[in-house]
Amino acid sequence: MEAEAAVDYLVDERSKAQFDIDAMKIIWAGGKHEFEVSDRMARLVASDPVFRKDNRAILDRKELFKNTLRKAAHAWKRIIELRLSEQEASKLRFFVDEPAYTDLHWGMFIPVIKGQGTEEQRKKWLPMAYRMQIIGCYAQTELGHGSNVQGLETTATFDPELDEFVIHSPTLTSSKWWPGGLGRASTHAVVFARLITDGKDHGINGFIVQLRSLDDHLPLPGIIIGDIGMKFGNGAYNTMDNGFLRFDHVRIPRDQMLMRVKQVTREGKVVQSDVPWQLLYGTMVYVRQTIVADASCALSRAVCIATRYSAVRRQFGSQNGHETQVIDYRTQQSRLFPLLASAYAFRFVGEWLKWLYMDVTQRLQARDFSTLPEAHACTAGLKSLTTSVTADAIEECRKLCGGHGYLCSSGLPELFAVYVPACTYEGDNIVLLLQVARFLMKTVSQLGSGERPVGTTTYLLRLEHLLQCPCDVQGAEDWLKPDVVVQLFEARSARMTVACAKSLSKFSKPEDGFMDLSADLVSVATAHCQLIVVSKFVEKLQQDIPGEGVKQQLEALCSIYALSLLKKHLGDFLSTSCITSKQASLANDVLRSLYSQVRPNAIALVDAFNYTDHFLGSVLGRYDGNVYPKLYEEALKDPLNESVVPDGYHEYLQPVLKQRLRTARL
Ligand SMILES: CCCCCCCC/C=C\CCCCCCCCCC(=O)SCCNC(=O)CCNC(=O)[C@H](O)C(C)(C)COP(=O)(O)OP(=O)(O)OC[C@H]1O[C@@H](n2cnc3c(N)ncnc32)[C@H](O)[C@@H]1OP(=O)(O)O
Ligand SMILES: Cc1cc2nc3c(=O)[nH]c(=O)nc-3n(C[C@H](O)[C@H](O)[C@H](O)COP(=O)(O)OP(=O)(O)OC[C@H]3O[C@@H](n4cnc5c(N)ncnc54)[C@H](O)[C@@H]3O)c2cc1C
Repeated sequence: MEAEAAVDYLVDERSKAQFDIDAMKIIWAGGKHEFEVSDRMARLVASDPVFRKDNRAILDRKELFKNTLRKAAHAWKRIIELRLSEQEASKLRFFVDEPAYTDLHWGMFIPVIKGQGTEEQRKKWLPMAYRMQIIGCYAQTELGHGSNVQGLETTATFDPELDEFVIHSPTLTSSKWWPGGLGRASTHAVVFARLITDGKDHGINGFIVQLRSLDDHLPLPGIIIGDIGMKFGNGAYNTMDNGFLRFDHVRIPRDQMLMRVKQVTREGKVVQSDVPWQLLYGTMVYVRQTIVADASCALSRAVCIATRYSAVRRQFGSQNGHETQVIDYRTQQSRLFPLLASAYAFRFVGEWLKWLYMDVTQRLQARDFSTLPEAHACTAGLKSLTTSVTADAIEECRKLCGGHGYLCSSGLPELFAVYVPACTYEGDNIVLLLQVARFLMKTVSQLGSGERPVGTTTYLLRLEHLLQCPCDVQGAEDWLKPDVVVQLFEARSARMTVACAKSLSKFSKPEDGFMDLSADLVSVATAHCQLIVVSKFVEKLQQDIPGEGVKQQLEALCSIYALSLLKKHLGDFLSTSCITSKQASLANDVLRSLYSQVRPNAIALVDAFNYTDHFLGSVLGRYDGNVYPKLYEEALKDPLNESVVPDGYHEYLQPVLKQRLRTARL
């Protein structure tokens, strides 16, 4: 009985949708072709028993890791058998949904060789890597240094006699520590080390180093290697073999130094090519961009679970003879709908960032380096913003699901445990925001010198206007005007940037100012990044959006995204006199009415993500809403329920119970 009622809730919900959901699915996927590929790969994975993942939380580490190896090998087999394209293969790996050494092989090892290798090096190494005849990882971080890349201690000393580099770990803290895929799977690594020639330190560079034998997988001489141990959560990121690595005078040929940025000649002379040295950090820029695109996936997944469950769950009150669906509580809406809006906002900013990255890559090939600083600032800032929001949002979605959200079968604990290191890897989020702030301070300081801000900082050209323009909101409906909202976010960011630049100018040494004002600088960078997300959402809506009612839904979500940020950061907007308290109160009224507009469409808006039940991995987020019987089913699968009387009863429970009996008689 209850099960049928639960199913009915979602059928009814779906019938209320006021837009063309198929058209929305295509918008979300990024095009018809992308939708078709994604849909096909999701189904392929969901229907293959090798890719089952409901047992991850109960497998011990060794079984878990072996299972990951099995899945990765099976995925590779299917990719070859079905002759999948690069796009299809990467979607397939995405839907397999298990962090694995292959992420680092395809996501960092191959890109670093592509980006920092010479033509010859690419020709030699990439075909082997593409065929997976070698497996590689990205070994940059050390026990003692992660954020401070210039502080790395591993050395690569040139020996001109033998035309080789000697790779060495001189201290405990110089051990490589964290690289994914290093611990057990990789045969090779790109190792970042200090380049030393003729006793002189030339800074950091990448070197291709073989770690394990291609015959028996044993570590090569001079290589000390292993896994760094269990990480946060059961299952979760423990499918990944993050590793440690020490070198004891390991020799590699000179041509295994990646030489696009710097070269070492046969005589040991270091030649700096004309590309900016920052290209050594280029792989991080690439991965940060993919992490932004990925944030909308993790966020939408959590939101999909919380939204469907909020429609199924009833608590208190009365609606046509039933208790109230928790999604109808205003408090639930005000916590959930901004996250739904953020998922769409991050999707569109991720699309744009992909374009920006492609653009900068093409320019670099044509030796135009002018947009590199902006690309660095955008990828760093948006990586930071989107991962921090997503990690917090997954936890908020868990709370939105009440007690059942805490069960592993809700899918949310594992999603959180897997996702939360995204705030740290590929650049700690605070460290990255400080890079954005540095870029903004530099941009503002150069305004007077004729240097024109580009791309996302173009608004700073209108600085004079933005520093004093009043907010154009007279009535509530004005808050729905995109140009009013964008200008407001520009004004907030410009005013905070200028205030910080003024404070900085009071320090005789800029580094002291940066240290002292770093918390304010982080707020400035956040304001700038939020402006980027708002404006890219607005730009998306200026494009042709086909499908009945689709544009209206996206407009509502865009307004919710911007106005909920305004509410959250009201202190910024009021203290910079960007708005009045009356305008803030009108914004709050508008938000409430936007929530009412989204409410009947909420289920369809999460259905548009087109996630299979396999991918969601959540009893609470099931497409059919059949939550309660399935919660029982999952509970009964737990190993604790395998016997009626638990293991340990005779040793530990019975004696206690008996003893209590005797005490009671006394
Ligand atoms: C239940 C299952 C659920 C599944 C859910 C799915 C989840 C999966 C998610 C995602 C999939 C992706 C998989 C990812 C796997 C994990 C991979 C992790 C890998 C790593 O972590 S690799 C290591 C990364 N390490 C870092 O990021 C280190 C961070 N530090 C730095 O980047 C730098 O050291 C620094 C930038 C902080 C400072 O460097 P420094 O040399 O000291 O430079 P500065 O003096 O600050 O700046 C000098 C100058 O250079 C400019 N600049 C700095 N960086 C760059 C750059 N990258 N590009 C261009 N320019 C750069 C800087 O602005 C300065 O310019 P200026 O002189 O001011 O003009
Ligand atoms: C799951 C996972 C996977 C990883 N995979 C890889 C990999 O494949 N390859 C690889 O090379 N590395 C990898 N890493 C390492 C990762 O890139 C680093 O951990 C990350 O860059 C952060 O550096 P850190 O650990 O040195 O942090 P720290 O810099 O030590 O950070 C500690 C604290 O200090 C603060 N802090 C540091 N510097 C500053 C500053 N200048 N101003 C203000 N505050 C500051 C930070 O905000 C943070 O709160 C991985 C890490 C994790 C967790």
